[in-house]
Amino acid sequence: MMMMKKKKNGRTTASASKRPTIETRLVHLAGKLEDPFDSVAPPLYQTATFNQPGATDFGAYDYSRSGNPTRTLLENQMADIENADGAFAFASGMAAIATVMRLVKPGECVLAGNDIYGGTQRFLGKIAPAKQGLTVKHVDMTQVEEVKAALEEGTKGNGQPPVKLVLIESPTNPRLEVCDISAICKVAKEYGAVVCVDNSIMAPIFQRPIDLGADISMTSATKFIAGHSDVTGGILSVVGKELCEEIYFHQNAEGNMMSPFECWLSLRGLKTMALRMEKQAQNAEKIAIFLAGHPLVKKVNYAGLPGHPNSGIHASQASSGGSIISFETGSVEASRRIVEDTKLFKITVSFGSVTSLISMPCYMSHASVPAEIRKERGLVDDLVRISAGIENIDDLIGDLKEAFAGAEAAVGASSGQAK
Ligand SMILES: Cc1ncc(COP(=O)(O)O)c(C=O)c1O
Ligand SMILES: N[C@@H](CCSC[C@H](N)C(=O)O)C(=O)O
Repeated sequence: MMMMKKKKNGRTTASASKRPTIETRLVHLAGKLEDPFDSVAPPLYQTATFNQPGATDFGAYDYSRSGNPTRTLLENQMADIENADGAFAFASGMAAIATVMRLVKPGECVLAGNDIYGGTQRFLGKIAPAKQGLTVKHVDMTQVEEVKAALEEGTKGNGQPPVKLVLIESPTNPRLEVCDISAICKVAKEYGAVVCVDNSIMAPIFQRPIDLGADISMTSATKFIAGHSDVTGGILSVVGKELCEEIYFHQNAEGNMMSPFECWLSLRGLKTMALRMEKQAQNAEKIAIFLAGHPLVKKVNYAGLPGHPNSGIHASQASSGGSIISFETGSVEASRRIVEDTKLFKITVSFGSVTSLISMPCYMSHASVPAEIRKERGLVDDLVRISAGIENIDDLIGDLKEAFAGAEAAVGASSGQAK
């Protein structure tokens, strides 16, 4: 059933009474600002301060750290697509994660996985314990029983601190491990722990953690939201008034919010996010199939491959395998040759850009994870990570074929083989 919406200029437009899909909602901004000119592109309020109605009256906005209309638009848009009660935009994904860590008090415990982004590991290893007095425990998050056991341990009164926060990545960076988000949320709730899902690899287009029971969904806006490698930012979409208030308090008190221009670029990025991600995922699937059939490749990690150990769980909680793949060759030299010989895949950290990217996590995004921890967790130096862009797939596969041929000629096909 269509309803007619009256516009200021007297013309009428059709609006569906049923809530439109995310793709449509991303193109039509969720919340409009009062705008005398009704601009189609959102206005950029590049200002630090706002004139106040009076000395004792703040007005809607007083200072951009506390709030900015362009940021409000982005935050409302993110809350809308994630079905959250509120969303908060930060200067980076790490600033968003650091804010989540503020929810935990000294003496309490944070539970995280074994395969996680290097920057998160750095925070959990070097800041949370030494500077915030938190206990950090790592478990294999793909095993719900391990999560449950760690939560139980904190209730026994045997000196083990209670788990206040469960930090999930799924799929993980860089090995694309998949955790059962609903099952972990369910068990965490039984123990009164808050669950934050770092959803940077799926973004709310392919996976919506709040719908799966999470309290907080975190996305690095640096990746798919902006999508063009030109923004650093992070979003927390949050459930519950109390939690929203606590997150907002820290955003304002600590001043780690996203700047107006980055918010504006993110809003622009959001409009094409679904389109970009679909194309990137289509490309990634074909790249994963190519890699899985190549003799130089020992192991492929891609959440969309039927051979992925948790492909069933992934399919039940996400609508696509996404566009991030990683693989092992068994030889650092072979991997280095492949990474350096590709021409269309840029050697860079980060992912989610329209441009295809390639990296060696142990030397790049995960270089800050101590070598002994990487070894203990089986994170091998020859791991290569690919972020598929929107280029023509034949060009991408052609480029990879050439790079693989070069690597094969240089080191021999012996490094991989054993599938
Ligand atoms: C999974 C994951 N979470 C969080 C972050 C942090 O995001 P940012 O670089 O925007 O701080 C990154 C990358 O940096 C990431 O890959
Ligand atoms: N030098 C940076 C590395 C950033 S890695 C960014 C991204 N999350 C990725 O996984 O590629 C640092 O030290 O944080």
